[in-house]
Amino acid sequence: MKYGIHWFRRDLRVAGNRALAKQCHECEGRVLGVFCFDKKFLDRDDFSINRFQFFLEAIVALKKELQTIGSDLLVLDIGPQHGFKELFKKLKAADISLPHQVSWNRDYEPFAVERDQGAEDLMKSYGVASFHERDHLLVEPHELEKDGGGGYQVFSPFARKWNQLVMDEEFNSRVEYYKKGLRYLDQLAAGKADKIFKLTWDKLWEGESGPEDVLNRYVESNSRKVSVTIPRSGSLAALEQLRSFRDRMDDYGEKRDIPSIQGTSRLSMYMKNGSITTPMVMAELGLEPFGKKETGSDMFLNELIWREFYYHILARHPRVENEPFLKQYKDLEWSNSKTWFDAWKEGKTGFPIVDAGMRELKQTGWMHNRVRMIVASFLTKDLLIDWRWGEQYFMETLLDGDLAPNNGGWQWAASTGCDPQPYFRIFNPWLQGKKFDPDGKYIKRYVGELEDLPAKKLHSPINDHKIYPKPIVDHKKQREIALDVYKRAR
Ligand SMILES: Cc1cc2nc3c(=O)[nH]c(=O)nc-3n(C[C@H](O)[C@H](O)[C@H](O)COP(=O)(O)OP(=O)(O)OC[C@H]3O[C@@H](n4cnc5c(N)ncnc54)[C@H](O)[C@@H]3O)c2cc1C
Repeated sequence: MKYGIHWFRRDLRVAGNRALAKQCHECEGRVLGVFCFDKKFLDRDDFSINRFQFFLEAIVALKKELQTIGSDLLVLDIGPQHGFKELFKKLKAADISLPHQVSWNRDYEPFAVERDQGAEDLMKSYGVASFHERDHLLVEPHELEKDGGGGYQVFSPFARKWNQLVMDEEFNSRVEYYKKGLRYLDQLAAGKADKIFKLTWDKLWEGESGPEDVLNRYVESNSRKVSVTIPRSGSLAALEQLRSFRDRMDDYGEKRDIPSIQGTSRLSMYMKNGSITTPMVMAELGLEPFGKKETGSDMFLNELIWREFYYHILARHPRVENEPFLKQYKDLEWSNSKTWFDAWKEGKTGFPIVDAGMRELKQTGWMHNRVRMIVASFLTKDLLIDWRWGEQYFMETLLDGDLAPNNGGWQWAASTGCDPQPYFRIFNPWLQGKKFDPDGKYIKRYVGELEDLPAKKLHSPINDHKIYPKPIVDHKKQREIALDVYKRAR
């Protein structure tokens, strides 16, 4: 019997899943899903229990969805190399044929690129065909180059070229493709999705025992350690989130920098898991390339292009995972005070807007983009702490923690990255607070001990509070020191 396996990774959805759809067509609906928990990934220093829970719940939703439409997902407690070997061994022992082909969707992180090359070699060694498809990026790194070749290192010309490409029929049809996926999701939500698949793992094993499915075990043990409220996960939740943003999109330009309100889409954590993707978002919202950044939708699309930009940078320059994009900052003289770092993590720096952001992160697993920029600038420029410390802490705590945009955001703030904030532009945390949280609503939501203070007192040093700490540094002095340190490194 000809059947296929789709190996899910960060493409946790059925709607608009190109590799899965291709398999479904070629194997006439006989396609099964596999997910492998890779110990190498789970043992990373920046592993986050909270983000993992959100991820696990997306897998639970996916498994349920696959069962509803006639397939199933097998979740293995072992990396793909050993996982597939084990699976193939058991299939052979049960005298069941190996799959006709195994598919997956492309990933661009250095770890993933190496893993996927290994998987391709493994499939070859078993005589099993394999293929992969484009997934969460609309334009892949190899598709967008400067006229003379090579990738862009500045965002504006990158974005121009990206827009130009997306006007092209071929790229535009990619967005169109996802409309079908969105219609399918509507049917699924209404309980009317067709049984598009025709094979389950139980049916394949025909009474023989296959490998143990560990999903429930993982969910149970991880959920006991979670420290924030986990939002609803999965494609249907992502679509709901997207649609709730549609009505607010016109105001995006005006409201996206105000952390006390929901002015942004809050889609990032769904995009991280592939519950929804950039082209799906564009298809649903009807986003058009080459807007003049005047409307909310133009500005929103611009942010999605930033996301693609950082993926292209990571794919073309994998070294940025561990070192500054701008090599002159390789030996920058960081102070790296552990005491200051702890105060920053705990939200006890004495700078209310910074502390509110860090407490929002700890309490909810999320932080507003404007505040991410403020706390990152504060850590790297005011405290002169290595951006990699901040980057890792964000990965340990963010529900949307994602290597490419996180690394890009940190290196932007630290002025070490590709097209970063110039080193001499140092955010003044007092002015930032005053500008973006003038009435202190956001600050007071997370820094409860400042609740009774009048708003105007929140944007200058508070030296006489019983509980709230005095500022741990003097911004003006630290600014001068930072300028000096950066100048010396240049
Ligand atoms: C220091 C720092 C660390 C960051 N770490 C991450 C991270 O780990 N994961 C992550 O997804 N984003 C990260 N960002 C980018 C940005 O803060 C988040 O994507 C955004 O806050 C998510 O909220 P949203 O979905 O409501 O965004 P919206 O404003 O609604 O934007 C829509 C989408 O565009 C993308 N996007 C928005 N802003 C950026 C940006 N500056 N760079 C790249 N993509 C962007 C995201 O996918 C986002 O979901 C970081 C930014 C900074 C400054």
